[in-house]
Amino acid sequence: MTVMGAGESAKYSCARLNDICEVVLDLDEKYNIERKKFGVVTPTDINYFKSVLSEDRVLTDESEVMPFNIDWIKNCRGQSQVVLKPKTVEEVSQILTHCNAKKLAVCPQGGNTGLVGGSVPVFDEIVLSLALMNKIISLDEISGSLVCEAGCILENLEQHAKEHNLIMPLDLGAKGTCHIGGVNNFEDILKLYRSAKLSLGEILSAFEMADAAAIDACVSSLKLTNPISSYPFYVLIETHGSNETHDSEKLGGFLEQEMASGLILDGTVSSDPNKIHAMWTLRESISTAVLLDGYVFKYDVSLPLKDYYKLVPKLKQRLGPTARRVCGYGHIGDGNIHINVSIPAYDKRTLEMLEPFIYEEVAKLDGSISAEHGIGFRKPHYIHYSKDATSLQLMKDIKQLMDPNGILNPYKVLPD
Ligand SMILES: O=C(O)CC[C@@H](O)C(=O)O
Ligand SMILES: [Zn+2]
Repeated sequence: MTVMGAGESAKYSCARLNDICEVVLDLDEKYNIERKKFGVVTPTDINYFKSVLSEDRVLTDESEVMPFNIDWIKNCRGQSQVVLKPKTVEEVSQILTHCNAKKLAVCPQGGNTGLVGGSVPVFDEIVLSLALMNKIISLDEISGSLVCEAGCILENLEQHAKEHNLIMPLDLGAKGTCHIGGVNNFEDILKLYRSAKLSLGEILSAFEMADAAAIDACVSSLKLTNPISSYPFYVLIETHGSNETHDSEKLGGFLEQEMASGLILDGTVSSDPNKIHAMWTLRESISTAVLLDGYVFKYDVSLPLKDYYKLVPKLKQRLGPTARRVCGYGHIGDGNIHINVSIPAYDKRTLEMLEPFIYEEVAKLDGSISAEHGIGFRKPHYIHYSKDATSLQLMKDIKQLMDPNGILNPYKVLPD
């Protein structure tokens, strides 16, 4: 079964966003940073790349290069003039040897679905697109190990694993039985989570939450259907064990118990793939739906569960009417919350109200400033809120060892 993943929602949102989002700010303009002293690509370099790759895998035409310069949420735009599309490790190696000798900076790019500006160039770094490195090399059915190239997309891996009666452990699409419910306050969600872990144990495969503002974005902007009435908070609970009848009986029993206890006020449950798909689409479309408000500041932080939702009301209060929407949603099971703040159009004053405030608050609560989206371009200067000087030095030493000229994805992850 396929559930809308990041790639699919990206395609969908780009079509919609093209209509509403004319302004993408260049990264140096937005963040006021200076280009480092890397080499500049010359016609000789281009000829060399064409000799390594076939001509059609060296893109220099502005319109062809542009999509590789802009991230899918249209938050960041780099200024690269060359995209290279290797097909083999040997080709990558030849390109990087050349770039290293000439000190040409390189931005490796996968699906370009990143949310922190890590996947697009900042200045004129060469984009090394891994899109054509999409071969599955081997699958050991006994150990369950799959070896694949770096540009494989999850959906294809999922399909391949399925043909061998296996699933991807990162599988976002294998759904068993799914429930979406309305729960009154955040404390109830935590009680429900504890209870779900106790009652459902090993078959609990997802426990997601979204607040009313997040679901409202899907309903009002994307016209998706919310299968239950309006509540301040929603949870999506999914079970995925080896015996479907047993799993749905177990989930059914749990839901009955928690509806009687009042922790769940309303809900719908299904094992029908189409209905499950609709439930996940609602949850996984929030990210895209909020983008249609205008400009979105996206935060991806992890917090101790007792404090998981604390920042959302705090930010609402801090921003007042400046914000069009402040919403929180995410993966309770992982302790990750996505806080999205939307405003009609990009505005530096709002950015200054949000940062570093939000990271200071996360640090006070003993959380991490990056949960699952990474540090990318947007967070290196805040990494010290979550990592101490020793850890940072170790990370810098490893980077120095592997990339002594610092040509790989400069301006990202580690602060200068
Ligand atoms: O856009 C976001 O902030 C979160 C995206 C994604 O990680 C999700 O869980 O929906
Ligand atoms: Zn997420």
